[in-house]
Amino acid sequence: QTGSANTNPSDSADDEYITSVSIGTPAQVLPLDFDTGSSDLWVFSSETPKSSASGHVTYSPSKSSTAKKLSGSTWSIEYGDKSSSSGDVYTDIVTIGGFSVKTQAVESATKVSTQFVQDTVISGLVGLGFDVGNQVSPRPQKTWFSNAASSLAEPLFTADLRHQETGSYNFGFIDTSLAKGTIGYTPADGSEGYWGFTATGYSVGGAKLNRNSITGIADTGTTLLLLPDNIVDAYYNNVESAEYDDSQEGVVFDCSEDLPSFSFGVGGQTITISGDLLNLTPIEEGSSTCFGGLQSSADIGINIFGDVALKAALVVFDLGNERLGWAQK
Ligand SMILES: Cc1c(C=O)c(-c2nnc3c4c(C[n+]5cc6c(C)n(C)c(C)c6c(Cl)n5)n(C)c(C)c4cnn23)c(C)n1C
Repeated sequence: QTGSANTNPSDSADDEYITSVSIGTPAQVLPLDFDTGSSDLWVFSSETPKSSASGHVTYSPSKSSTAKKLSGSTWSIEYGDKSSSSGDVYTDIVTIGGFSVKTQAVESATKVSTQFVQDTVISGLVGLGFDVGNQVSPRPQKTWFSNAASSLAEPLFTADLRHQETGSYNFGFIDTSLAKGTIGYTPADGSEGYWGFTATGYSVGGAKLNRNSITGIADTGTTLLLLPDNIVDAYYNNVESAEYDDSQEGVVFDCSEDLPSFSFGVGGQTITISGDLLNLTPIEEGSSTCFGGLQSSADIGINIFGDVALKAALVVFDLGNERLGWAQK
């Protein structure tokens, strides 16, 4: 058995990616953000304060004949951008790309932070990290993929995120036609709940890869590529107008700049992110100053290969073999 779901960038900056998910009987379809950097499936619901839920599609467990309250269970989560949400828990049928998990923990939000209230294009997140990262108490719950894995043809899924066009999440199979290059594999460390791995080096503008280990995570829920200062500086030294902008909290440059590409080594392959993928967006509508897709991870304490990096590749999240596969797209 397999599943295949289309995913679309939410806005002109590819800030996040939206995938439709069916919950309950009859199906209630919600637009959700698939996040390999977390492990909770949570949704705006009939229990979310009306003022917070306005503009969002919501899940109503009372309208689903297959919903069951997971009594006594609660959840609370905070994300890297300090956004947060919390609530209680139901189980229900959750179908993604035609594949159904019969008894999936669906975390219903009774509280959501401002960032989520304002982000009306999504109604919640589907965590695709490791179960150890789940935030339900007293008994942590499994992710949708973990519940699905034993019934899928292969215990893996792939992410094919694209710049300003439709991509896909495939479950249980690898569509190698989505990739240009060979898929190179490297061990994945799931101990922290993330898909952790080590890249073997980097280069700017097609130069020879210099060898230095970069340990980080493959995170579909993070917009940017967040790496150590020495690498960020080495990159922007090639961009004439680049400067750190305090108000933007990141490196900005003239939108007219012809940005160099950025490459990293992983699993014996070299993944090259083209310059135009590294120019994320004007800092505001109509501005001629643009915000970089590569930024510093110094304040975070972890390197994050977010959507800017994932867009250059077909990425295989292989739970069965605890490994990550990367192929140039
Ligand atoms: C340690 C870390 C992160 C780790 O993940 C991180 C980050 N980076 N993108 C996102 C997130 C997103 C993706 N996301 C990013 C957006 C940006 C940059 N902008 C301007 C908008 C309007 C966005 C939206 Cl709607 N959505 N979402 C939906 C959530 C819940 C995120 C949480 N953190 N996050 C940041 C900013 N930092 C410091």
